[in-house]
Formats: sequence, structure tokens, C-alpha cells
Amino acid sequence: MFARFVVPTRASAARFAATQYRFASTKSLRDTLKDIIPAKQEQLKKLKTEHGQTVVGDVKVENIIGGMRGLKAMLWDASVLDPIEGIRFHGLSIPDCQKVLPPAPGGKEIIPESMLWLLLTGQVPTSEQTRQLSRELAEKGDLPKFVEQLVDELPKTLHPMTQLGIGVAALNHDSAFQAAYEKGMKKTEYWAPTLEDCLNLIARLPALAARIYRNVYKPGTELPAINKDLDLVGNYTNMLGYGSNQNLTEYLRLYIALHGDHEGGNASAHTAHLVGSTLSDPYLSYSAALFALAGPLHGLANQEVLRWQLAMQQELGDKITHDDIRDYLWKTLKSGQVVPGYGHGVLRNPDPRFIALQEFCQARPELKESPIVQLVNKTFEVAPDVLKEHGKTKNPYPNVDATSGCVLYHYGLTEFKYYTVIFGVSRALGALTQLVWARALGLPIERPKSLSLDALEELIKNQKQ
Ligand SMILES: CC(=O)SCCNC(=O)CCNC(=O)[C@H](O)C(C)(C)COP(=O)(O)OP(=O)(O)OC[C@H]1O[C@@H](n2cnc3c(N)ncnc32)[C@H](O)[C@@H]1OP(=O)(O)O
Ligand SMILES: O=C([O-])CC(=O)C(=O)O
Repeated sequence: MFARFVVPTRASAARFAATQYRFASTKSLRDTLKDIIPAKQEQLKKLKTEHGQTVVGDVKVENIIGGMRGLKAMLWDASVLDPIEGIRFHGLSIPDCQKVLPPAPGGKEIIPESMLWLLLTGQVPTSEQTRQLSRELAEKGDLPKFVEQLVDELPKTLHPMTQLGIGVAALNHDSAFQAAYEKGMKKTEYWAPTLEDCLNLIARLPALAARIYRNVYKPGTELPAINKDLDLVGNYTNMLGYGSNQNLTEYLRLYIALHGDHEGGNASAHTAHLVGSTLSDPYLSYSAALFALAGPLHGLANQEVLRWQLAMQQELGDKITHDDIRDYLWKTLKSGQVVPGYGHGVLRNPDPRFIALQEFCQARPELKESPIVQLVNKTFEVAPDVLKEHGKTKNPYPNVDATSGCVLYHYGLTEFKYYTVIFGVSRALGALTQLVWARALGLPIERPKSLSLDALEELIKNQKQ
């Protein structure tokens, strides 16, 4: 029902044809990376020497004062966002990934491990390689005692995202990168300890995130131990206390895989990249990224969507009509607030992640009938026209945050202030992948030039002369 919005082009089909056979060998993740890094280094060197002076765009005043929107100014290898088609991970669209990336044993959905392998290497892993990665992450997943104690001491009233950022920063106590740097490691060696830190962090995020959930919302309940035979999300859902719900587990696998990367310019990924470019270690870099994700115009919007939809439900009752929703949307807009879950800095079509998560709902009778899922859907049927009439937003369509929370809510995970933490478990996949590659490629410290208002006026005056 949503397919009409996605316009696959001939170029994109060709890209898939070219990439779909790039399956991984039987090598380990580290050996695969060792094999492919020299070719990428060569590609970068060639670009720098042969095309260093090639112009690929203009910088307009509107870019400088408009949040750098549209400016091509960052290298990010794992994914590229097309305004109409949405995200592609190394050339693979979401439906492509759903076809080729291995699921968990007994499951059907993409899992973060297979997405992580794809993001890091550009190759589709085998089931065996995915299992090995799951096992490695499970073996590394326990938190150091002092981090458990630190998180347990935080006030329960502190927002879960603040707690997550604090916990992730504290994990840098054991940073392999930092330790090797202090010993005088060479620049060419940076990527290897960065990778170890990134894998350790991804492994530990579920235990940290679940501990925060238990402390804040289920105090006094016991966290189960990590099961070495389970995948990352299987363990995460267990630790959250929802392990018996296979539908929720499958949903979280898909959710966390799909939210993993959204090219480099989004606020959280960009923050990790910026902080990492100073050679701050992956824990500190990702902690900073989480605080960008915690803003209501970015990741926190998924919390805001639930708050907004529930307030709508409370005000309008159970039998909400399209007209009721239309009026409620206008009320929100006229009061000067944004409609959470709608609009985007790049996308100009419904977000294919929104479509994939909605399709998950439409394929399951209990979700299809769920009042909150139906309300999200009904809002989608009305909101684009209202936003078009309102005339401000460049993209009147839903982004992923418009729908990601309603399934959690339906399955009983109703504490929506926690929802961005789940996003935070996910975004590590892409942000940390790029940190590994930034170090492998020897990318420099990020330092764009800024201008004062007066300097900008001066520049414009000089251009006109
Ligand atoms: C995972 C993610 O991060 S996806 C994004 C999640 N965020 C949200 O859903 C929050 C609601 N959406 C928004 O605030 C915006 O659409 C953003 C932040 C996502 C993108 O911002 P921009 O690229 O600046 O959007 P755009 O260029 O369309 O903005 C133009 C105007 O439309 C407004 N606008 C954009 N989206 C909306 C919206 N959903 N509701 C009302 N007004 C909106 C902007 O506030 C801006 O108004 P202004 O001229 O008074 O400043
Ligand atoms: O791309 C963006 O700016 C925001 C977004 O959807 C994401 O980070 O997932």
C-alpha cells in the first residue's frame, strides 16, 4: 500500500545488480577488513591526487545560515541517502537488505549483526559469519562492575538518554585505542584498536540500555545473564524482560538494523565523526553522538510522536475520524509546534524505514488491529495534505520516528521516554563503522571555516564587485 511513494530508478536497479553478488568470503570480519582496506586507501589517494581540485558544488549563503543543508562536505562510505528513494546501505535498499541479509535462527527479520557486517565491509555476510559475530558480541557483552554501579547510582528521574550517554562515556575506561595511543601507536595502526573498541561498545550497549530500563521502570527485578547462543537483540529483549515475545524481538531486530545508519550528515552520526576526528576514542565519540540523538528534532522525535499521538487520543477519544485528526494537526501547527515524525532534512518522500516498519505491522493481525498502530496510520493518511497546505515544511511526509514507537507501545513497552535509548543502541552500527573507516583512511581533524555576519556581508560585497 505504501509502495507508490518509492520510485526506483534505472540507475538504482543497476547499482543493486552490481552489488548483489558481493557476498562475503568465509573469512573473519577482521581478515575481511584487512583485505579491503588497502583498496579503499588507494581509492582515496587517487581521488586526492587526481581530483583534489575538482569542484562538486557551490557554497551558497543559504547553506551557511541554513544548517549546511544540502552541502556536500563529508566523506561517509557505508550509506547514501537519496531524497526520493531513501537510504541505501552500500548500494542496497531496505527491500534488498531484507532479501539478502541473514536473520537470526528461527527469525525472518534483518538483524543488527548482518547489517553491521554489511556496513563495515560492503559485503553480505553468510549465516555462519553472522552467527560468529553474534557469539563474539555476546561474549563481550557484560558491563564492567564500576559501570553497573555508576548507572545504578544515577537518579531514576534522570532522562534515560542522559544515563546512556554517561554510561557509554564511562566505558572508555577500557579503551584499546586510548591505551595504544598512549604507547605511541603509528597512524597506520589506528583502525585496529578502533575496531576493537567499536565491537566492544556495540556488544555492551544492550546490557547498559537494559540496565537503565530496569533501574528506571522495573526497579528490584533481576537482569538475566547474557546467553552466549543468542543474537544481540535476542539478548537485549531478554534483558529488558520481553524475551518471551517473539514478535517484539523480531520487531526490535528490524528496528535496530534499519536505524543503524543514515549517511553521515545527520546530527548523531556527524557528531560521532566530528568528535572522533580529534582522535577522541570511540566511547567518547559515541557518547557525544547520543546527546545529539537526544534532541527532539532528531532521535527524540520518536518519544515525542508517542506523547503527541496519546495526547490526541486522550483529547479526542476512541473513535477518531480523519477530520478530528486534521483539526488536531492544525491546532498543533497554529500553536507554533512542529508535528513530530514529519519532515526531514534530506528526504522528500515517505521514509522507506517508515514503510518497512508499517509493513511489519500490516503483516500481523494483532498489530493491524492495534488502536495505536491504527492511529499512526490514520495520521499518515491526513498529515501530508495538512502540512502541504500549511506550506512550510519542504517534506510533508513521515520519517521513521512517526511509526517506530507504536509497536513498542502495543506490546507493552509503554515507557516512551525510553524509546530513544533503543535508537541509541542502533545508531552505533553506522556511526562506529565510519570511525573505523575514518581511522583506516587517515582522515584529518574536522575543522570547517566559519564566518561572522559582518565577514559574510563583506564576502558578498566583494563578490559583487
Ligand atoms: C531520525 C530523525 O532524526 S528524522 C527527523 C525527526 N524529527 C522530527 O520528526 C521533528 C519534526 N520535523 C522537523 O522539525 C523538521 O522537519 C526536521 C528537523 C526533521 C528537518 O528540518 P528542516 O530541514 O529545517 O526542515 P524544512 O527545511 O522543511 O523546514 C522549513 C520550515 O518548516 C518547518 N517544519 C519542518 N517540519 C515540520 C513539521 N513536522 N511540523 C511543522 N513545521 C515543520 C520548519 O520548522 C521550518 O520552519 P521555519 O521556517 O519557521 O524555521
Ligand atoms: O538523516 C537525518 O538527518 C535524520 C534521520 O533520519 C536519521 O538520522 O536517521
